[in-house]
Formats: sequence, structure tokens, C-alpha cells
Amino acid sequence: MNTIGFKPALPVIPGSKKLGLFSFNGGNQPIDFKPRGVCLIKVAMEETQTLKVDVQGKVDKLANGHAGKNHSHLSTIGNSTNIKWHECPVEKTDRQKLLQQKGCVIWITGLSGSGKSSVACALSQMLYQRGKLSYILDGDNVRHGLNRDLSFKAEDRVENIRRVGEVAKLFADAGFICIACLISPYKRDRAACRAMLPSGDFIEVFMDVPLRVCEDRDPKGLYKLARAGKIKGFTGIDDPYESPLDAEIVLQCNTGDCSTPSDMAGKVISYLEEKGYLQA
Ligand SMILES: Nc1ncnc2c1ncn2[C@@H]1O[C@H](COP(=O)(O)OS(=O)(=O)O)[C@@H](OP(=O)(O)O)[C@H]1O
Ligand SMILES: Nc1ncnc2c1ncn2[C@@H]1O[C@H](COP(=O)(O)OP(=O)(O)O)[C@@H](O)[C@H]1O
Repeated sequence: MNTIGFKPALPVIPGSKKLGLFSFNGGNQPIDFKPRGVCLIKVAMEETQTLKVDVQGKVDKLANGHAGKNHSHLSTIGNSTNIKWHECPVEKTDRQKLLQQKGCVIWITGLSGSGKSSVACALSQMLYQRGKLSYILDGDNVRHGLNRDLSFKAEDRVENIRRVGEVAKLFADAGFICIACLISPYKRDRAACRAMLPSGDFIEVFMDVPLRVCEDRDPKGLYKLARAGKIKGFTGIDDPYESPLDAEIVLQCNTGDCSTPSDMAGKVISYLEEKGYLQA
């Protein structure tokens, strides 16, 4: 693929979108394809854009080039053969402008009882109060529906995380601030979810709460059951939890005396503000 620059032949009114006929006239890099005179291209805000051009002269926006999207050709993705990505005129950037925020995924990981759901709820509430749209994908809740066929065996946890990662990606593309809170015990699976999103849009939050604190809380009595051998493969007891080393945000609580979920959520809000996610 070559990259070329192009300038629309008609003026672009700032803040507006158009469909129109444009000729390639602004490329200053060598290209080896033959433009067919005019092409129907959707115009974005900028006067000059970098486009990908394949050998057949088909055009593909670089910005949307993440996993699985092949705009020009039939693809095989997993067991799905002969599939093609369909673009629509309303894109993520348009939805973000509408919502005045940037779509992203806040991925909260930690042991059962570490406070993931509490922080997720507090965060969602604080965002709501600021007029920002979020949606929570809570492991427990998603297992009531979409993932009801999955157990807590290692391979089912992997599939659980993969599915939630994919759903979270869709929410982020819709412009939502998607808050996923799952134990997600394996580093590799969290990394795979991170890789589904454009750089920066996956924000990992580690609930750094030791097992003894979680076990003391034991709101559902599950640790007690696991210690008694009545639940097998319970995370932290007889199933592994791999702590993140590269989380964007670490929320620590070493003793029973922790800061409140709202204070913790406040740190996430500060991060989102600093990184510009709370504006379009
Ligand atoms: N074996 C075992 N191990 C860990 N957790 C268990 C298990 N069995 C049931 N539960 C309950 O399921 C909730 C975790 O679901 P997740 O989907 O977040 O788990 S995972 O990410 O697939 O590991 C978890 O909820 P949270 O306490 O909210 O984390 C538990 O209540
Ligand atoms: N920051 C906190 N300080 C004290 N208790 C907390 C805190 N966050 C959560 N809890 C309590 O700990 C228990 C587990 O919280 P929860 O949010 O359900 O964790 P998780 O979703 O990780 O299982 C609940 O009883 C909750 O009220």
C-alpha cells in the first residue's frame, strides 16, 4: 500500500460533512496507481487527509485500521469466511461530537471483593453528573445473559474476557465510556482486550487489594465456601490471579481502612480529564 495526500476540490465548511466528487490533486509523494479521474469520497473535517491506496486504487482510511477491519476485500476472520467490513457515513468521531466525550474502555480488574463493582458504580454516577454517557459491563451481570454458557474453568474465563472485550470495543466505538469490571485474572487476556482498541483508549484500573482484605469483606460468603472446599477453582484461593504491572491506574487498599469508592472513582475521573476523554 502507498499513502498519498489529497485535497478536496470543493471547500469544506468547518464543522460540516459532505459527500461529493473530488479529484486527487494534492499528492506530493510518489504513487504508483492510476487514479480514475474522479472518485466518490466521503469528506472529513480536515482539508488534507492521508489515505491508504491499494493496488486496485481503492481507498482506505488509516484511522480506522485496527484489528479485523478490511474495507476493500473479502476476509476470513476465525470461522467466518468471505466477510467484508461495511462503512457507514456516521462514524465514531461524529458520535463523539454529539456526546462531547471520547469513547474508551475503563477495564477494572481485581480479586472478588476488591471493590470493582463499587468503583464502577461510583464512576458511572460521577460521569452521569457531569453529563457524560457511560455503561457498565460487570462480570457478574454479563454472566446472567451473554456469558451464561461459561463456567469458571480457565478456558471459559478466557472466552468470558474475550467476549466482554469485544462488546466493550463496540461500546467505545459507539462513543460510550465503557466501564468493564471483571476479575479478568490472566494478563494475556487483558492484553488481548487492550490490543482490540486504538492506543490509549484501553485504561486498565487495578484494584490492588490484598486477598486478606477481600476475604475479610466476603460479602457473598464465597471465600468461606472456597476455603471449605465447596467451591473449586476460586480466584485467589485455588485459582491464579496475575496482577497487572502496567495498569494506567492503581487503586490501593492495604488495610481494612480504605478510601471510599467515590474517592477512588475520582482518581479515574482526573485521569480521563487529563487525557481529554471528557471532551470531543
Ligand atoms: N470460581 C470462582 N472464581 C471467582 N469468582 C467466582 C467464582 N465462582 C463464582 N464467582 C463469582 O463470579 C464473579 C466473577 O465473575 P467474572 O466474570 O468477573 O470472573 S472472570 O473474569 O471470568 O474470572 C465474582 O464476582 P465479583 O466478586 O464481583 O468479582 C464471584 O462472585
Ligand atoms: N473502598 C471500599 N472500602 C470499604 N469497603 C468497600 C470498598 N469498596 C467496596 N467495598 C465493599 O467490599 C465488598 C465488595 O465490593 P464489590 O464492589 O462488590 O467488589 P467486587 O466487585 O470486586 O467483588 C462490598 O461489600 C463493598 O461494600
